[in-house]
Amino acid sequence: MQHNVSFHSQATNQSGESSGYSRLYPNVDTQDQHAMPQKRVYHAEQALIERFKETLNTETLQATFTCGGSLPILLGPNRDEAGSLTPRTYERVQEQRALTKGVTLRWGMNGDGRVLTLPVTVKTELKELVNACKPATFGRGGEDIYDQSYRRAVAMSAEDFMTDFCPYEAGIIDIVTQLLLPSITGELEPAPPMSEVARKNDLTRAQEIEIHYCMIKFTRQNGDYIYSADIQQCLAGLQILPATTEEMLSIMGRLDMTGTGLTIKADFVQLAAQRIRAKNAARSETAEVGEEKPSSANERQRKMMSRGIRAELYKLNIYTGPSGMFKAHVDTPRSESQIGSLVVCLPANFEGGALAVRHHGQEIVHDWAQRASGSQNPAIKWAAFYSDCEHEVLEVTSGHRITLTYNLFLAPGTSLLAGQPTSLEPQCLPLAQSLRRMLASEEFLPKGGYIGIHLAHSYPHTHPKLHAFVPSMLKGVDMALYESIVALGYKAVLDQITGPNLPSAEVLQLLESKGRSSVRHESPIVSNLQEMTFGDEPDEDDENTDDQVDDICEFYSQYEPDSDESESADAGICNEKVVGLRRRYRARAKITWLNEVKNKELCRAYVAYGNEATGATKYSSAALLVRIPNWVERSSTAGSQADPVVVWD
Ligand SMILES: O=C(O)CCC(=O)C(=O)O
Ligand SMILES: [Fe+2]
Repeated sequence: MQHNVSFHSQATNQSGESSGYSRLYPNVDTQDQHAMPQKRVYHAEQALIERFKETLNTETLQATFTCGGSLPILLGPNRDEAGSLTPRTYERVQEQRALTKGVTLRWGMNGDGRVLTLPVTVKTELKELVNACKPATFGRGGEDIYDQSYRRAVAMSAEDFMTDFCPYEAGIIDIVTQLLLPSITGELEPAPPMSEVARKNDLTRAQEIEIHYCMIKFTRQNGDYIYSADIQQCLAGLQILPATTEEMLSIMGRLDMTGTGLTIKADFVQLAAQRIRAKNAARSETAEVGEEKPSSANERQRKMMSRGIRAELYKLNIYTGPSGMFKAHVDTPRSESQIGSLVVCLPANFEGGALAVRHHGQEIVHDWAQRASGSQNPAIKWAAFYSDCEHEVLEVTSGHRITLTYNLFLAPGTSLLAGQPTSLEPQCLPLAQSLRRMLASEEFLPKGGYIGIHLAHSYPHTHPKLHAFVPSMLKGVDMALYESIVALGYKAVLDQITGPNLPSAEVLQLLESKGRSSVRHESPIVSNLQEMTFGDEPDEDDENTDDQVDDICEFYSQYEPDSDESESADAGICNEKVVGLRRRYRARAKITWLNEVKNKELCRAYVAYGNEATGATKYSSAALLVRIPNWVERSSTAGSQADPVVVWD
């Protein structure tokens, strides 16, 4: 592919780091002279957190948030008598995608159709197209409004015109899919070598991990042995439980011949491998397509692995110089699965009108000006970006800047359609490994607690309907984080963070409500995202600094009713709202935050301006809050061992 493509991630010199000791530990008195041994623990813990933050930050900063490219147009193609491209030219255009043909637009009512091919030879030809467009509106405060001081452009809706330009045919969608939906496989760390037992038993690495995972989760361990009494539960976890009690007894008898109550782990792996093989063979012989659904975790992983993009033509826009522009805004998501926008700039002469795309304080400018003098090399230019990126069309100083905009939606990718099994092994994600290292240390949260990680991107997580889809909309580093936590199996809640960095009031209860998921394939992450009425929220403009928030938390902690009884006594004197707010401040103080909110300013930009008005959709930030068991629990309970995967025979 000879496309001229560029892609842009966060610059690596952006700091985003170093929230400082007291911010991470609002409750730790660093002046306390009597707490020396404790202090050492905290310092070691801090070092662990810094290491994890570094991994998280690297992944965030490396994440591509916009990409763009250019397709030169073949001028003066050879045409046959009927005006069609000659076979040779057609081949050249189709096979070498670096070259493309001009773009034809058709519009107008029946009997009054118009046709225009860009680039035009006579400037006045564009006039008709401009006149057929309507003044371009945009959304503000829930209404579609026309305000030339914010957007000066004309537009035509997709249903009012047709074009022969196709971003799939031009190869753009392939590029965008690869750059904005990176496949996790490519980011995996090298897999640890497969064990002897697995090799002998012809197990895939994923199957071997599954067996080890279940052994850790469902059986008590004793060196090279597991307790025979736990075998039945482990086979159930692996979904290879025999149908009859007799068969189960015979298995246990074979594994524990001497009746010690212990079974050698390697023997169990061998048995599990045989049963998995037999089950798969039986399934492939008898199963009708779709007879047995893959487990939900596998299914979800497969979807993650095989995400594709569908582009839907949205509008044609014309920004005319002088003074055509569209000030900073974030596009309104049009459905639960919208992930971004694609802008295609058609070949026409104009100056100015660069498209600036911003994310986390970084700005990438796609400058597509095509001056009249440069019209010997007309080209189609394009840029794609995630929906939460603020963007702006700078002033067009002369000419007509004509763009097609497309909404980009998540769609099943090719491997999903082909039913390929996934090779995703989230246990191997760099983030998961880094998390595991941190959790493996006795120095990290020895008494247990909660960690909070703000997602790098914004999602429509407060929308009445869209919030339910956020987990499947996760982008880039957020998806890696989610997968890492699922892989580790700790209880986590996907929560909305509002106002001065406050989680929901009920988040700690949610985190405590159930222990680890008892079903292997059930995601341990609960979504607490829901429709929200922002009126009741602490004012986002209420610029509480972190220090002020810490003061508030400290203030509340003086009265801190640690038990629910005292809280209900409180409720007698405080109204519900204050109690709720207090619980949120208290939850905030108990959470060790591993990074800072990334996208607060985007919420504001969105509330004020979108490219289309909607009443209820609003970008805000979301975070993953994870319950970390205390060290004793972490090291003793099977499922939360620090390194469940690296227990190779
Ligand atoms: O025309 C462009 O470059 C971008 C237009 C845009 O941002 C929009 O229509 O929302
Ligand atoms: Fe936009």
